[in-house]
Amino acid sequence: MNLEPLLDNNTLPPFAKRLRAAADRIWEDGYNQPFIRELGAGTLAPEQFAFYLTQDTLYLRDYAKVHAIAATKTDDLEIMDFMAQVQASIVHGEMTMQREFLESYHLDPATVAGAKQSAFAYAYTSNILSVAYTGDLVDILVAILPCAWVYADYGRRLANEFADELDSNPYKPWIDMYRTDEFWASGRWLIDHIEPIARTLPESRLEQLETLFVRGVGYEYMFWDSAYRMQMQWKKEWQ
Ligand SMILES: Cc1ncc(CN)c(N)n1
Repeated sequence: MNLEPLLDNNTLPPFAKRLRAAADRIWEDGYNQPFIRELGAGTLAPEQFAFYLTQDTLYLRDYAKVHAIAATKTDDLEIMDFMAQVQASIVHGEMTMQREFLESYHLDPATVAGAKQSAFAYAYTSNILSVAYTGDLVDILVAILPCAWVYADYGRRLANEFADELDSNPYKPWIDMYRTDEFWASGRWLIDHIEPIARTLPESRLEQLETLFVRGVGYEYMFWDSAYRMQMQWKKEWQ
């Protein structure tokens, strides 16, 4: 089964197109980095995946909080409902998949919940939390867009590229989670809701949002890259 690609360049609304183009180099390097290649091929070492999962469990906790804060920045019930739904799917969907993997590695979820964040993961979550506390709703929507869009894009591309080997891939549940239309729906929702706000903003503000988005795509890259190297500190020798 070949899954439809996500939005292509022709169907992206203008501001989303601009964001995607600005991040293109990092985005494509991200898809081609060893962690993602080996995840797709099923050859990634379990220790590297467990390192990633541990950091991602901590990440998702903060990411869920960002959605809760976003709901305080609006009186629009549709937006509040979206934030509540994504929070629920983080806690019940993504985190359940993570717990199942962690248990298969004999890692206790309570121990993982108390683990230390890596410098890379801490930088990423501090950034989205600080945007959530200090920014406007649109800043939050743009800050969380890479999380939804990059994962949906890579999940779908991996499912297509490695379709023949997927059934024997130990990381299939991860790819299955992110390749779905349901997961992509939240990225699509963000794109559709950022666009009308962007049309009302001056160029200086759009530039800030572009920087925020590209930074987020870079953090996504570094999150996997540091997990591949199982690196807790900025320099490996410091750990
Ligand atoms: C770091 C990160 N970014 C995004 C996702 C997708 N929710 C995630 N699980 N982890």
